[in-house]
Amino acid sequence: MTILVGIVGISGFGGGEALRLIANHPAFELVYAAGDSTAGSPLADRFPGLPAKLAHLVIQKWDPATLPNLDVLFASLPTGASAAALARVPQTVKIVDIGGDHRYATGWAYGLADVWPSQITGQTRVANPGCFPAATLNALAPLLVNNLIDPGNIVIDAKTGISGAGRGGDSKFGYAESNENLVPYGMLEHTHMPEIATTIEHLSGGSAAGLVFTPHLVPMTRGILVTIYCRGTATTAQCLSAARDFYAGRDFIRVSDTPPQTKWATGSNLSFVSYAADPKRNLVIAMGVVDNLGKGAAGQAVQNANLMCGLPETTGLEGLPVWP
Ligand SMILES: NC(=O)C1=CN([C@@H]2O[C@H](COP(=O)(O)OP(=O)(O)OC[C@H]3O[C@@H](n4cnc5c(N)ncnc54)[C@H](OP(=O)(O)O)[C@@H]3O)[C@@H](O)[C@H]2O)C=CC1
Ligand SMILES: CC(=O)N[C@@H](CCC(=O)OP(=O)(O)O)C(=O)O
Repeated sequence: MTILVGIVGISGFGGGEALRLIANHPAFELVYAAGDSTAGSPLADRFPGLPAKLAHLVIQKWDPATLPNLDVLFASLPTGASAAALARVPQTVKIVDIGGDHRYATGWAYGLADVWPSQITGQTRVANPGCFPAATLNALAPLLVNNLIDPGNIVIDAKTGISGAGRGGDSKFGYAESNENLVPYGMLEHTHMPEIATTIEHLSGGSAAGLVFTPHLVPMTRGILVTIYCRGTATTAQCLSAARDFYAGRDFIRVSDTPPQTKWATGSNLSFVSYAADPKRNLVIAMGVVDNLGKGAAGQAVQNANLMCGLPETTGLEGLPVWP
């Protein structure tokens, strides 16, 4: 079976990672590439390492009125720039939106693929979670569904690689200002807080009113580590056991006895979770690691597309992480 796919935003970090995964996907054939300022360039100009069968595909000016015959469209556009155009894509074309415009929007499934795959199977419109929510929610889900932590009192300390900001952006994402520097940002009102809070509430049935989320920019290219401070009296062993039961048979989640490291996930769709708890202090620490471009973006997007198309969710995603 050949599934015809397109990527809009292909020249960006998220779109480029989707290209890398789709180029090696046994069922997906890339037939459409689109963008804005790069329109008119052959893909090889942007990605010199491409195989010959993809090198000459020319990036089109993004216009949903000129789509070729497609089964799946991956949209990796700046948040705020996708909703109006994607509304004009025919319903026969399945869409995975990697950007933030459709998370918990009406008519769109929230694509938390490792936690609720059955809610994604057969869907035609899926909103990929943000990169921080991907790392955070995979770590929290087993604790929340088993009532091991208080959903109203969760503090997330997150670290991200620079590629999380995309190819554009201002000088604070350039080498001179990011190298040997550590920068908190998005204090109190980061755009990912609503989807994190909504999902905590779905999973726990309680209020996430006390949620705190602070991301930090770290001088590395890829990777996210979240350290999440929660209130609860479970032991470390109980948390690990709950996660192993919750994710039994799930291919992309690794439950680790030791704190995970960002390099464990680099270049993969893996998500690492771990826990450290002290009942005497009413303290549960959950940890999560993903590659922001893997599980945090294109990896989970391909996993969602596999589920939408009725393929095994691991198709094209079996590659090991890059080490070192
Ligand atoms: N980077 C990451 O780790 C993650 C990113 N995301 C989200 O994914 C989306 C893309 O992010 P990212 O790849 O990092 O961003 P980039 O800045 O790297 O890429 C943006 C892409 O969008 C295209 N684009 C911008 N405006 C338009 C337009 N009006 N019409 C058509 N194409 C347009 C650009 O095309 P051109 O170059 O041709 O102008 C480029 O390909 C964002 O919503 C981001 O928040 C989500 C999870 C993780
Ligand atoms: C380092 C950096 O700036 N990271 C981005 C995360 C990218 C992302 O996932 O944002 P969307 O919700 O738009 O998809 C940020 O914190 O906004």
